[in-house]
Amino acid sequence: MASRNQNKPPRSPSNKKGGRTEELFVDKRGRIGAEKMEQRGAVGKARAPLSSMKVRSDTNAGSEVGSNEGMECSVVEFTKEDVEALLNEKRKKGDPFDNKKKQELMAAYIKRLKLCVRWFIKVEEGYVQEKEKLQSELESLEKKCSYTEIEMKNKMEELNETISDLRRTITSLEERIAKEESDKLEAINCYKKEKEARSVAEKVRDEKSAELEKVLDQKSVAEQQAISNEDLYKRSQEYNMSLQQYNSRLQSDLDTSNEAHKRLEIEKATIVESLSIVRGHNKALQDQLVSLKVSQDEAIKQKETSKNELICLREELKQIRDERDRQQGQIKALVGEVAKYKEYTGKSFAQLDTFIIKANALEVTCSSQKEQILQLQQLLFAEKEKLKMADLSASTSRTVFEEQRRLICELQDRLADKEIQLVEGEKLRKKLHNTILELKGNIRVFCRVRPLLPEDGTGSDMVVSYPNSTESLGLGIELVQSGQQYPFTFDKVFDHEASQHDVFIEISQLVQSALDGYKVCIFAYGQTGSGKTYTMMGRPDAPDLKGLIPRSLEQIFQTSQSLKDQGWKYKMQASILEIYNETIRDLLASNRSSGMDQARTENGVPGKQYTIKHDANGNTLVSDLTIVDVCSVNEISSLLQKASQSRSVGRTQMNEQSSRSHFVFTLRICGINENTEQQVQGVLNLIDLAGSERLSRSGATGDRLKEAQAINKSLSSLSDVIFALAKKEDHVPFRNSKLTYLLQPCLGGDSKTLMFVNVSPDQSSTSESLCSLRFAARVNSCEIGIPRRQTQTST
Ligand SMILES: Nc1ncnc2c1ncn2[C@@H]1O[C@H](COP(=O)(O)OP(=O)(O)OP(=O)(O)O)[C@@H](O)[C@H]1O
Repeated sequence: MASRNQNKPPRSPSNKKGGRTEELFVDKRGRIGAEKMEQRGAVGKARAPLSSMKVRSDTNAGSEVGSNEGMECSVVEFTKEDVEALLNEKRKKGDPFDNKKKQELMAAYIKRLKLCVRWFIKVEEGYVQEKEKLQSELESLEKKCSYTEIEMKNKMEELNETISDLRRTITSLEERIAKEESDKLEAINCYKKEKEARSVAEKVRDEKSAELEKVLDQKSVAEQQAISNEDLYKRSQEYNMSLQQYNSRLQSDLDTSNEAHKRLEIEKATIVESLSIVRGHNKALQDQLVSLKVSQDEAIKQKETSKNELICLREELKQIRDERDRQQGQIKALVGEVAKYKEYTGKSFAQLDTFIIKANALEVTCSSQKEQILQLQQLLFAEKEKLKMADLSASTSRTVFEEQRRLICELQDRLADKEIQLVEGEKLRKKLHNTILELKGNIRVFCRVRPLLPEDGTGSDMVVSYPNSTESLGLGIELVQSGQQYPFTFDKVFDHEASQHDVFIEISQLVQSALDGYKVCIFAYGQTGSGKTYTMMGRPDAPDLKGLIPRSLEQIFQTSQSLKDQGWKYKMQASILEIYNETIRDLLASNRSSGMDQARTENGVPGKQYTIKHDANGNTLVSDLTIVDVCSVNEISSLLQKASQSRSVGRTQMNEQSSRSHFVFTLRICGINENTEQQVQGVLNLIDLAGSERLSRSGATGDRLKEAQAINKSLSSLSDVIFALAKKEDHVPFRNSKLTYLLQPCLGGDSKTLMFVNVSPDQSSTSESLCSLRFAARVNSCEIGIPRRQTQTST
């Protein structure tokens, strides 16, 4: 059965087996948690190495394992105190040399821890689920709330708009109403005036009508008078005619009287003649004459009276005529007045009609305006109702909103509680995770064997095999050289069939540690072509074959994203350098000189000199190194591509040069938790140290030996440079190893280191493979002087 001790080179005589085992144990594992163990007040015993546990499992396989497996299947519940008690559990003091007992105790302790971790993962899952549920609830409520808020806002805006519209409408309507009312008032005034005018006109009309009637009466009286006057005139004319007839008759009478007088005169003469003759007779005749004279006088008197009467009648007629003329003139004036009145009345009627039409139109306008006002009032009422409804809905929405806000507050409180619980859980997880990793070992060495490649040659056989004994299953590797078997044991051995994913699973927990604030260093070591680049970088053209660096970066970014929910914010910075022939080259420098070396230009003029420094916190820094802020895997991929291009320039020169090139990729992670205001700074260094296998080409001859010696020399001098620097800084952690400097930059503070030893399985590389494996075994057993550092709590 291959044991771990078989891997180790011969020890110095001072190292007794028992004492050595203890020392080794203390070196390799004990230092990891010594401080912690002291704190716990434990007996100070370190845990048994993983290989020892396997041995115990093998020897004690049976009922106990079965029962433990049974325990593993079920999830036992732990309280915080249980966990604290478990973590602070003191080991029983026993026989310090009873390794078996210690292993058993340790195995039992690990089992309990596993159970505890499983319980914790379950609890954490529960918390996470609950948190997710609460968050989704909160999100949905927030969405609902924001939706309601938006709706409310929209409604409010709509309502405000409607209100402002309505207000505008109301103001315009009020203006219109005011205008209409003023118009109406004007119209009413106008109407009143017109009404008054109309009433005045009517009065005037009535007066005029009365006057007209009077005038008509007067006219009829005048007409009657005129008729009577005409009658009188006619009668006067008739009387006049009769008077004229009488006059003419009197004239004719006078004529006849005159004729009679003449005849009488003739007769007188005759009579005078006869007088003489008839004097006697005369006398009689005289008497007759006197009487005739009297009658004549009488007739003349009568004539005179008739004349006077005629004059009187004529005057009377004249008077009547004058009266008639006057009355005719009066009638004419009256008729003119009547015509004037008639005209005036007609005008008044027309005016009245227009006034009536106007009044009717105004009444129509007034009634339509009244209707409009009524409609507007109805509209106003409806809008007021709407406003009331909107106010009501707004108040209900407000209450709903308040309710939802209260609910959100409650949920936020619950979320805060859960977040505190989660933070507590996270702390516990971190502690448990770290404990597990400590138990696994802060420095672990993995071996990876690549498959046989066509370029290894068709006749090439595998020179490695994997023991299938229970204790070495998955941990052991055997190399055959010159018919002799060399067995080695590591923390894990990946055979040629192991995929990139299988390898990544083993280191993925370290990524969590990096995010938890621990410094992590992963580096690959091995001969040329053994698969270091393949392990670290993978094949860029095949996504399934991507290596540890891209996978861990993906995990870092994914986890950092998921930790955002817990308040974590991460800032990432990347730097890539190459150590070539003892000088440091910045592979991300923008003003890189073309050619092999930045430090040495073609003209022999020295370029930028990079120096290694240590800051107050014990971090190791390279001065003037380009540091790039990165936010995504893609950004890092392009940086890696740029770096590999910068590096590949050198590679084209010669294979030998690539063998002296050490590629160092560093990702600094700075995490800040806003919730807990706790700051965590972590640094994850992923280092691919190509070419370092050539240190141990002890079996090489000729050119290869020269080459190995040259590289060895260059590495030694680089080691000395860094060692001197470390000494100057009074920071000398690794005194005895040539390789320590390779680890030094990442072991400045608390760290977890993972070393991959890559092995080529072909026959032609057997001696190099043997050297690499021996070196790795020495690192694994801490002989090389790399201490398994004590764990420090993250800052
Ligand atoms: N596990 C593996 N599976 C398949 N192919 C592999 C594996 N490991 C390495 N290879 C192949 O082996 C070859 C050499 O590997 P790689 O370039 O990674 O070696 P290296 O150690 O980085 O070499 P160098 O030191 O010269 O840079 C590559 O073609 C690579 O694809």
